[in-house]
Amino acid sequence: MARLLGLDDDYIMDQFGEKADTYARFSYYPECPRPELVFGLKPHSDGSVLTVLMVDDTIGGLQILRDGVWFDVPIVPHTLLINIGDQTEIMSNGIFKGPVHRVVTNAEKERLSLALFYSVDPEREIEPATQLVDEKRPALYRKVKVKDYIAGLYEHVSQGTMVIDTVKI
Ligand SMILES: O=C(O)CCC(=O)C(=O)O
Ligand SMILES: [Fe+2]
Repeated sequence: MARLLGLDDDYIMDQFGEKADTYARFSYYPECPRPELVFGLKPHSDGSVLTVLMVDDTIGGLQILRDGVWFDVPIVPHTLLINIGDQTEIMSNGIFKGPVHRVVTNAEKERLSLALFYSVDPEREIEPATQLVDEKRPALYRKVKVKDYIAGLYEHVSQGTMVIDTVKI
C-alpha cells in the first residue's frame, strides 16, 4: 500500500509504532423479526489502519456504500475480507478511503463475524504523509492523536455521524 502511494515501503509499518494495538470483535447477529427496522450494525467506517474480517459464509448482510447506493458484499467462502480504515485514509491524505459499511439483519438466520482491527499505537499522532501534501493537494485531515480518534468512534456511530468528519480540514 505504501508503494502504491509512492512512499517508502515501510512508511505505514513505521507509523504503527512500538505499541500498536489489535482489537478483535466477535459479532453475533440473532434473527430479527423486523429486519426493515433494525440494523445489525449501523453505518460506519472502521477507525483502524486495516481490518481483517471473517464473515459468516452461510448468510450475507454486510453492505458497502458507494456513490450513495448500498451494495451487498458477496460471500466468498474460506476468504478473509480486508477493509481499509480511517487511519489509512488520514495517512494517505484521502487517496485510500475507509468505506462506509453496515450490517443488515435477517428474519430467518443468525449470523457471525470476527473483525480484527489493526491500529497505530494509541499514544501516537497520525496525519497525512508530508510527501502526499502539496499546493495542489493540501492536507485534507488535521493531525490527531489515535487515542482521541478512537475514543470518539462509538459515540459517532450511535449518533449516525462519521468521526472522520471531525478531523477533516
Ligand atoms: O459483521 C460484519 O460483517 C462487519 C463487522 C464490522 O463492520 C465491524 O465490526 O466494524
Ligand atoms: Fe466495520
